[in-house]
Amino acid sequence: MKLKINVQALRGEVKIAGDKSISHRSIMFGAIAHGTTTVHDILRGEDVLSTMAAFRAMGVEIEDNGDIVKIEGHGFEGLKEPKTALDMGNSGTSTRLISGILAGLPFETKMFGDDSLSKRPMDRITKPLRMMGADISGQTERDLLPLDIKGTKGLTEIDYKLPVASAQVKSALIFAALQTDKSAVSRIVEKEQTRNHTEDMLLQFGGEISVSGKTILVPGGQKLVGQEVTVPGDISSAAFWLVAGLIVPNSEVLLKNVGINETRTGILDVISAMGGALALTDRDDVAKSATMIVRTSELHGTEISGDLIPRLIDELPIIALLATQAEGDTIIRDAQELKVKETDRIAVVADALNAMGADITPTDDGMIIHGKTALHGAKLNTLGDHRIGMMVAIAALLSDEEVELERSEAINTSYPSFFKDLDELAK
Ligand SMILES: O=C(O)C1=C[C@@H](OP(=O)(O)O)[C@@H](O)[C@H](O)C1
Ligand SMILES: C=C(OP(=O)(O)O)C(=O)O
Repeated sequence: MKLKINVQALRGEVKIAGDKSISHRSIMFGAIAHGTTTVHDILRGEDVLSTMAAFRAMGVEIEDNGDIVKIEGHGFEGLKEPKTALDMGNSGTSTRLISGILAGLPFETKMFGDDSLSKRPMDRITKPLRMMGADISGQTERDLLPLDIKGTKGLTEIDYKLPVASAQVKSALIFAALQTDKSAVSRIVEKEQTRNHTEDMLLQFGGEISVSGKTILVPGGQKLVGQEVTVPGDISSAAFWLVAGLIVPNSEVLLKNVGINETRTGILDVISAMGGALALTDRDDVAKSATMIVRTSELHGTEISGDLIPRLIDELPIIALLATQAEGDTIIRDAQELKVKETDRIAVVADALNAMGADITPTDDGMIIHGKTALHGAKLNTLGDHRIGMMVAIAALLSDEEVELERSEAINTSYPSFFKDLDELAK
């Protein structure tokens, strides 16, 4: 498609759609709990639809009336062997978290995904899940999809230090640990603290978990009870408007219902370090959401590294664009995990923005962005990566030449109403 270019200003407000990570987990917890779970404001992006389809294939009743999603859970023991292989689409979160659930179920399940997901390493979950007793086989030494998981009722507890900072691995192990014996306690130690939605939701569903720094203890034999869940807006989606509002001239954008869980708000720290005009109002510490207002700003470069990285990992593509519009260098380090997302987001971000006139040097664990550069037209491809697509669409707003984006439908993975929201803001 041809993208919107040469935009004079972004003005108005957007109600941010539901958080993808929390939406996935609301379905998963609803399915393994006992009783009815009601979910408000769920994200109906393709990744979350993959999670819903997987549980329906395992016999879970999930009703979506377009407003509320209702899940009838009958505990882990209520899940049935799917008749066909599960299609996980593009979703790493669905694949890895559901593997942790399947590890403790006494049947065999096959999982496959699209081209992008089929290149992403699953050994980070298969290794520890095998240590707990699951019988799993995948392709090549990295255990790529398709995966074949033979679960067992006899999962044993694990004492495991994560070799990567990953909420998906942590969550898979928490789901498996819940299914071990009542007297067992699993100990999971994070490399860096990552998003804690699984821990929060486990407590909300009446479960037990203790977290002290990077150490997590999970007792086995837990019985969860269905709940009412309201999903806050996704800060990873809001990030595109935060950046757009800062870099498009004459802009003022108000974002409602943005999730502010502190394990996710690294982008706010970066905007503040770069000198961006951003204000938070209507902070609701129970719903963990707030309203955000951004205005066009003069920005300067910064350094992004260490324990900040997991708090903004999915925002790094759009932060790279932000940095192209800041004076001086922005250095991103310790972000090698970007290489195993929907694309190699170090190489693909640098290639796409450089093709539009940016000056970015990719490195082994991040990139150096030399600002400030004007952006011009180009012909680009999402390569199936939704966040690359949205980053290019925001970059195009600054170009006065045509920008063409192939495979733009990838954006439906996490943000189906992205172009509608853009049309409403662009002046
Ligand atoms: O747990 C989650 O919901 C997610 C964890 C992160 O992945 P990793 O666990 O691979 O870092 C993130 O990139 C992904 O978009 C969602
Ligand atoms: C990496 C992402 O998602 P997933 O790992 O679930 O595919 C993402 O949404 O940027």
